[in-house]
Amino acid sequence: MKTNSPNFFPQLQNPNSSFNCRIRYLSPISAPPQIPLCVSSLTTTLKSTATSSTLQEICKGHVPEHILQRAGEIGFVEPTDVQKESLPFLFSGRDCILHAQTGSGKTLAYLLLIFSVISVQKSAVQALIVVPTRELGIQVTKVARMLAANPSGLESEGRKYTVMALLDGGMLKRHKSWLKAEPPTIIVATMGSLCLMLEKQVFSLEALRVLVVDEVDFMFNSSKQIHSVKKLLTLYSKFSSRQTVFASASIPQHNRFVSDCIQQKWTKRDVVHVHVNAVEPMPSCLHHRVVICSKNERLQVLLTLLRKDGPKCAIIFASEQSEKSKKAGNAPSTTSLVDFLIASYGNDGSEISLLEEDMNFNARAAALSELRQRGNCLLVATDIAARGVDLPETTHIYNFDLPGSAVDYLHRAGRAGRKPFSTERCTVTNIVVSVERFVLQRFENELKFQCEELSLSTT
Ligand SMILES: Nc1ncnc2c1ncn2[C@@H]1O[C@H](COP(=O)(O)OP(=O)(O)OP(=O)(O)O)[C@@H](O)[C@H]1O
Repeated sequence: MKTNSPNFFPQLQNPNSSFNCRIRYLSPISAPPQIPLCVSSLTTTLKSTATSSTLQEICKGHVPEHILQRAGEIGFVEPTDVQKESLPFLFSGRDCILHAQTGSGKTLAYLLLIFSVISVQKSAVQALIVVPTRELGIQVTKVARMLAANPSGLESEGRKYTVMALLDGGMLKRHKSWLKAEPPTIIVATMGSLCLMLEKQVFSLEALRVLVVDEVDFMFNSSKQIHSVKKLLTLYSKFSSRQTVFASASIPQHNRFVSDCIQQKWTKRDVVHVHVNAVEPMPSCLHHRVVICSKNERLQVLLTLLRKDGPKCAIIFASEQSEKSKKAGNAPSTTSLVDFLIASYGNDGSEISLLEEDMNFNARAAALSELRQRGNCLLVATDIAARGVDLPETTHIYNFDLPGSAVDYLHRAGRAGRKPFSTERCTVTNIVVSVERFVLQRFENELKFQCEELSLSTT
């Protein structure tokens, strides 16, 4: 998302405010009568007024016991801030916009809502989660299936929750017969595959209790997807028992977005914008650094940094290859980066992986699952890995090429610092040439962070 708006993160205008969570009732229904019938912003600040309950206590009476038992077995015991603040609204049936830092647990928040409203007795698609990439879809499906599995020691009685991953690059023929034979309770879908199934009327939205649009700003900013997303939301707005949830760590111009949601009926009028850590768009455990060097020193600088940092798990972001460079027959910078690292860093280069758009879906899935299995990982990636991908062991991010916008910076950086209750310091290092320093400065201004300037001897 490219923006030059100076008030890109308006909530940062009062950085010394004590807000650590803002619940905004942005519609006349929930705002006091004297507020005019327009979208109003009545901000009630919660200085984490929610008592320090556990996830079990917050979800009791809403989420089935065996799901809560599974959540406990997986390690979900203490609620994160966004879960603490959003779950009471979600369980009350309110549409919610979950606006909270990367790695803050938005996925679990909407999955717990879904398990609180769907019924295994009903043979129909009752929850739909829309994601922008296949990688994020695989990840959300995995968490949903982990929660739906039988708790240890309990045998499965009768029907079970079924979760279908309807993702680009999948075998749609098989999905079609599955949908016709025994509709899954939950579908996790990318827009392309979802539209195909809806056009063929292979399943309907009639029984849908919850629709989630994850990385919502990305979907609304994608020229390829925005039309289908809006069509889906308009179609869904016709159903009375609907509940819509949007989630993202970045919602630029969020007041405008929320008022559009109400005006366009993408959400109900009493939608709640749960905005956690409004004055700190990125996790505080991230430490940002910058090295200024010449273009042909960059590879050596990266190598020196990797040798100094010795990261167990790191992601090195490079730009996608331009059409011009493809036409000129050049190798993408990701490939030359991987070749350089295999030749000069680590042992036999086995710990170095690549993830980029041009790879086929299976190669992309294999790269991610390999990373999850291996302890140490050095992933060279384009922005396909910047949204939602969850590799909790990642402690170092290197921007070998700067991202295109502050939003992209926020999501790349957010691939580190993903252990909600850990204070482990993670670093985000930017390798720039001098003329790019002002671009990074602009990101620092918009996201209110400061880079430590490193001077490195690359000898
Ligand atoms: N209550 C919890 N207790 C412990 N770990 C949690 C809890 N909730 C989520 N996590 C873990 O935190 C990590 C980040 O969660 P998740 O991917 O849902 O974050 P997110 O807010 O969706 O991030 P992003 O905006 O980057 O998509 C995951 O590894 C998840 O398993």
